[in-house]
Amino acid sequence: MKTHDLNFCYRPQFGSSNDFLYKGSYFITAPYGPYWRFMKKLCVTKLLSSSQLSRFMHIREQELENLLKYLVIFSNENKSTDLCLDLTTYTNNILCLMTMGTTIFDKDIIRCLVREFMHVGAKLSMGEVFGPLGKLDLFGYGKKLRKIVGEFDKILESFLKEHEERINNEDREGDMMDILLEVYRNPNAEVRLTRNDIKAFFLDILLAGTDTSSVAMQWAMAEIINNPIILNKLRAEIESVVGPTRLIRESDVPKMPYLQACVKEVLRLHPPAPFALRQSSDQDCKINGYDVKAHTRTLINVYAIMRDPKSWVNPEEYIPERFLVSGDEINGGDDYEDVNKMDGGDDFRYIPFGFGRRGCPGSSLALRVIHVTIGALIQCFEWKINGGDKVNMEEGSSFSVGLAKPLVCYPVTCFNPFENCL
Ligand code: HEM
Repeated sequence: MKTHDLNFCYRPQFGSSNDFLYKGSYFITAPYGPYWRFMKKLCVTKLLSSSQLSRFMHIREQELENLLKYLVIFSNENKSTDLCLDLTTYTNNILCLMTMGTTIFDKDIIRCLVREFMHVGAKLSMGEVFGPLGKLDLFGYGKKLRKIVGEFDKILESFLKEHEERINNEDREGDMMDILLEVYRNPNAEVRLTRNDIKAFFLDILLAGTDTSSVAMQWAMAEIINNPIILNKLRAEIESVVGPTRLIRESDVPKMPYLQACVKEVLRLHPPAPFALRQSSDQDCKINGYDVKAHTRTLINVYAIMRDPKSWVNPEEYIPERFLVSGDEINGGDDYEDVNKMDGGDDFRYIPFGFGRRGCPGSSLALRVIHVTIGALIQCFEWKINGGDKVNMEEGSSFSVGLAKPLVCYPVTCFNPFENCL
């Protein structure tokens, strides 16, 4: 992966790409060239940079507060909730507010469109097996996809107009759309962005960021609920670092190795993006003695790599301790990994966010959200499963592989940080 990263820096174009309104503008499928490099630089230095993420911490805090208050109501009324749906709505809200900072539309419309897009897009990609016949759109999925993207377009266009009208209002904080509009208006920008480029970028971010983060949290909750020993260890860590009087914050996370290990382990065992889709460049190459033709579509099986018994002890089991240096409570130590040594880099056994140049630019945002949310859900509630003791761990099938069955459970409040504010 390291040696051939440059050779596999491209993404395949599926037949379905022809049905996308912003054909040629997408970042995720953009060929490795000046446009992709420009957008990537913008992501790293501005849109998803550490300072931009810190500036929007209040949005994440507010949305976490909303989620917890909503769950406290369910707890008070002794009602069950579908945590999968709650977490998807929550991540969608965070992304909408961070990217477009607007509330003029019901954010739930966007969540529904994202869901439909993923569903229809996956079916349309199946048309690839029909080769050139796929273009005939025999099942009408292409038409459906065009309709969904058309709906998105109307919403995004109105967000753009709203931002353009408020451009000189100095009181408001710049969101991602403001940053991109600035580049759009700059005649000297390294790459001239079109309106379609901006809209396609937002579609990419919503599609790549919503389900993935939500699915990771669903699996984390399912594994932790099913493992009371892990749950108690995690709760003890939260209590010792955060104390009994306030809610966990993002700034607590660096002091919580066990919480980090729980999240690392869930991304290993249940990677929300189980395949990295790549395509080779226009040059033939040789890998491990095999000839690989130019433009070869490649599926990198992230899921299998992170469950390979040659690299992992008991690979099918959820063992956060494997990421702790002092993980010798189980199996006697030497087989475990140092949580701090596995943040990407050269260790290609652990690649939940992909690798190299085309690796995920949203990983920092995703990790900020996932850690604090899991911490808060464990700190504030006990979880009772609807219809049994254990969560059903069957895997579903979609672009992001989540639980097959909804995670319906009863939250029982054990710490209410808003007691005096409700
Ligand atoms: C747990 C959450 C997430 C996981 C597991 C995940 C995983 C991945 C993976 C495996 C890839 C392909 C990398 C490769 O080919 O090597 C990817 C690409 C991408 N992800 Fe994520 N992702 C997550 C969250 C996010 C978020 C929150 C955003 C945006 C805010 C995002 C934006 C993107 C984009 C734009 C790409 C395409 C990058 C490119 O082609 O250059 N992801 N992600």
